[in-house]
Amino acid sequence: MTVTCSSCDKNAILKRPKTGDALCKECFYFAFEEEVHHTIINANLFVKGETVAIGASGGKDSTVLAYVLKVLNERYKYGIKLILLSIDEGITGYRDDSLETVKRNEQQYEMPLKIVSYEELYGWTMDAIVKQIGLKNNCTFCGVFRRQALDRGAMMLNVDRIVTGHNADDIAETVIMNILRGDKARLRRCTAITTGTEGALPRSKPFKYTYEKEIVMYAYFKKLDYFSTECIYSPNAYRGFARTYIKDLEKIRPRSIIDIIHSGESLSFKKEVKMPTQGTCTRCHYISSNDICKACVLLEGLNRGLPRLGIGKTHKERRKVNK
Ligand SMILES: Nc1ncnc2c1ncn2[C@@H]1O[C@H](COP(=O)(O)OP(=O)(O)OP(=O)(O)O)[C@@H](O)[C@H]1O
Repeated sequence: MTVTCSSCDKNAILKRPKTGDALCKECFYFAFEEEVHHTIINANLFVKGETVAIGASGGKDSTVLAYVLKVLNERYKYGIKLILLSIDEGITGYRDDSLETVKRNEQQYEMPLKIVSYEELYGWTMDAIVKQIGLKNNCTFCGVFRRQALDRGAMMLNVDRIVTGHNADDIAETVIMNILRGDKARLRRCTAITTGTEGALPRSKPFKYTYEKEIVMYAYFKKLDYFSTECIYSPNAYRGFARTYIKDLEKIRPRSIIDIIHSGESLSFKKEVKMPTQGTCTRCHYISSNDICKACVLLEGLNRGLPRLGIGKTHKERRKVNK
């Protein structure tokens, strides 16, 4: 049985995961792009004349982000300059391959590309870190270093803002994880579309309300060139549980993803709840809510042959670094 597109009179070829609407390809592209455009406009994400670095991993999210931002920048004349910024974590058989995809995207989308490596910034590749610490806590090192590496790369490029491909599923997972951990500081900021407005470089998520399933569909129908292998070092069990939970909820009720984000946005905190204040690290001078930032603590642990230094309780680990 053929189903007619709910926006025009062509045959529908897909059912939108977010809304359940039956759509033809063209109407799906348009709906997808318009929603991202509305997110950008409602949050005033870009200022004319800005240079924006896209955190480009070669994966589906950031590849679709680069493509869609190019389309919207031309269609709606945002007047921004887009640059691809990739962090090479030094993971043989994974990041080296995905960076080849980003190099092709550089040509396909006519955007300049800058690659910054952990090796040049920290003197360590993830391959070397995993050799020293094993698989268990390696995501902590990778996440902390990547966050800072994106800032450092963006500052080298002198850009005004970073955007990443974090999508609605990622944000809903983070809300759930922060609730389960009782992490009030992160819970308060994890639904913000832009962070880093106090001193650091602003970092925005234009796909905040975009479902992962729709990003995959968009990439698939548009035949975009992206890298789809999972990281070889990434057990990240805790996020994995949150992810499975969200996917199960989505099967029963697709709105759950957006509802979790809206719930996170609506939370308010009592005045007595203490929040960390942003400052700068006394060692590397990048943003930190402590005297010494987490990246410096982790790095010192690696360099002193005490890789667990940065893994335990925050106050204990910092005391050891200060010795
Ligand atoms: N090595 C990297 N270099 C530059 N940006 C990165 C890198 N890794 C992640 N990012 C940015 O952070 C976002 C979220 O990263 P995450 O590791 O959750 O990957 P993901 O959800 O699989 O996204 P993607 O499909 O883009 O790889 C990415 O969309 C990208 O914008």
